[in-house]
Amino acid sequence: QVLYDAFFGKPLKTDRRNFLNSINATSSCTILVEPCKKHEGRRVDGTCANPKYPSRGGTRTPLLRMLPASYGLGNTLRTSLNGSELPSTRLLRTKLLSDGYPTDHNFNSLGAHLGVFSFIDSVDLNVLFRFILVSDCCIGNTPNRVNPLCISIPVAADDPYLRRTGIRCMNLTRQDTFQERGCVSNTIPAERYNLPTPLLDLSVVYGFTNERERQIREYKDGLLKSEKRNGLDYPPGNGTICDEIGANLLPGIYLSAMWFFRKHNHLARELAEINPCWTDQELFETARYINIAEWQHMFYYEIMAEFLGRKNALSTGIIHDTQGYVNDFDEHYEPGVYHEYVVGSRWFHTFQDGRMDLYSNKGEYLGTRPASDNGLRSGVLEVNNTEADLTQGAFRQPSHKFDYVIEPDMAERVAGDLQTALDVSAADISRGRDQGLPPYNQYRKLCGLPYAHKFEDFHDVIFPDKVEQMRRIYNDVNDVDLMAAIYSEKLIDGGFVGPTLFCIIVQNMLQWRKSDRHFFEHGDTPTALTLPQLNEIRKSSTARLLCDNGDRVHEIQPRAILNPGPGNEIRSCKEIPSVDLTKWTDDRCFHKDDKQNREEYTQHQNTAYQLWESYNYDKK
Ligand code: HEM
Repeated sequence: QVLYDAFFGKPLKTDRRNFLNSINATSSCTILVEPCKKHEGRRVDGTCANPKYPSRGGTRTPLLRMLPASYGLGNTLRTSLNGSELPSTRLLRTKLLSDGYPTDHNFNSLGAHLGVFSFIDSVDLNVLFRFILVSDCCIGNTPNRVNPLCISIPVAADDPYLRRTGIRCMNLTRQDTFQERGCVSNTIPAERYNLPTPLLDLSVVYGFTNERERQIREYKDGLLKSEKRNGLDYPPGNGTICDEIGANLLPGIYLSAMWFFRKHNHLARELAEINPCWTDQELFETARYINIAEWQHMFYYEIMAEFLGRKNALSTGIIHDTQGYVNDFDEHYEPGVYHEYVVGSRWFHTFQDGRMDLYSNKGEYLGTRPASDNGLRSGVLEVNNTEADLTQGAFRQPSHKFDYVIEPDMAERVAGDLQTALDVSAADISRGRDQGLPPYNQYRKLCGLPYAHKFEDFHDVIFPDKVEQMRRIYNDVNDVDLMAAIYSEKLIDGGFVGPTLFCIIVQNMLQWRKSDRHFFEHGDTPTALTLPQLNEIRKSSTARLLCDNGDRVHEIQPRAILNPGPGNEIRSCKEIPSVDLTKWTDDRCFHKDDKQNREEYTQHQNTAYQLWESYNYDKK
């Protein structure tokens, strides 16, 4: 094992080790990496996703940047060009977006649930625990400017929604950084300290450390530890999937995490029937491999293809129209997630409804629950059929519309009763500053839009009324925040994001598929899927995910994240294509003398791990 410097991504040198030891920061600032092996599958701890950068892809990988960071002195927030503080993000939010309840005619809440789940797969939201549970960033209703961790948001006295409440300040703290952990000094641009593996690998379900893997595995038949309750698999105990990184955080996350958790065990059980000679390790690794491959397929080919527009997604190479492999692994791409992606994608808050509707499986509306009061409460799933009713609601309730209107709960009380007021979109703009994103104008250049010299130059992609608000609020065209612009840009043809966010999402999704040797469409690694297997994975869908793993889902529409209706009618799950796992049949389990064969395998149980490492499917 080699000890890597988590920040720099290189093996730790002696002087650096001595330094970290001296400040007691070795465990926070380093990561242990087993040497990368050619024939191994994806590691739970994420390391060796790209052997050129062994530690990247693991926990504590700093986020990537599309453009160099922009901070003030000592990593304070950047200021306007004239040196003054940038405008209140709450002011910007209320001038650029309004509160309201429009519903979307295309998408339903399932799209929002799986969307938010995808983000928690690569970044943690631990910053919330900092300021929502304990924070003194609004002292007596005034922003605390003394504590450098505070970046609370001032609320204007004439705020259109909060003016009668007397609230003049919203709590917000800075992200945890490598600087704060003592790993590097403040002379280096601040970098966020992130815990989950930064690739799309279901770390919400499997964890991101070997210790966590040991805790959650049954070590029998490839299963994750579970208890059967009401005929369904639940994680043992209090029902929390992976409390280490906040699977419990939001309803959309804990519902989705539950589906993928169950899916693992379904896969393991089915594979064990198909291949009775397989060891626990082979069953676990293969079930996990298929689970992640299906998730990557759903995310790229269904969720993002719908959000960005299929034609647009095809033209940029994030998805491909092929029945063959897509061998685009490129060792020069470093595994990681971009700051710009996790800030910019907060645009999707606009399509999050504040209410989660409950429906019966006959499609009758039963009631609703405020989404923001259901954070950290996955326990509700098992009370009074809540999980079944929320699952029906997920694919029957239209989402909030993709537009410039934010649902009032998201806009004023996104933390429920834990804060007097919190506006998620204002926090989104603040986060861009906190994470050191340079102004919008620089991203225009990066994304092929003309550099703007005056506010009117934004008219090419932003509505004039919003540009006018920006002109009144900002001092300079080069002060405008990326996130304020993302919340204002017109949508691209065929997609539901503006051009700059489109460019950012594409770059991030290319980075993920090219930097990850285990990406499901790659055929040139020893553990790759065979072509027949790959083409089975391509049949996976969010509809099938719910049919197999949702609580009492017997009917669903085939394009499950879109509202049911003509051409997408709700139908029996029997009509939804599924992945045929017999493509994973291992001939070694079915020799003439099956009994003798099984005994041979039992003898090998103790060396199961080595067996897996050398295991290689025949490419058919
Ligand atoms: C009930 C639903 C939701 C609630 C209550 C919620 C709330 C929040 C909050 C409070 C934050 C952190 C704000 C901060 O920076 O301090 C956040 C971050 C974020 N949210 Fe949501 N959100 C919801 C749904 C969604 C959806 C549907 C998506 C996308 C499809 C999404 C994407 C994100 C992203 C990308 C971040 C940044 C993650 C990070 O940097 O760690 N959220 N959300």
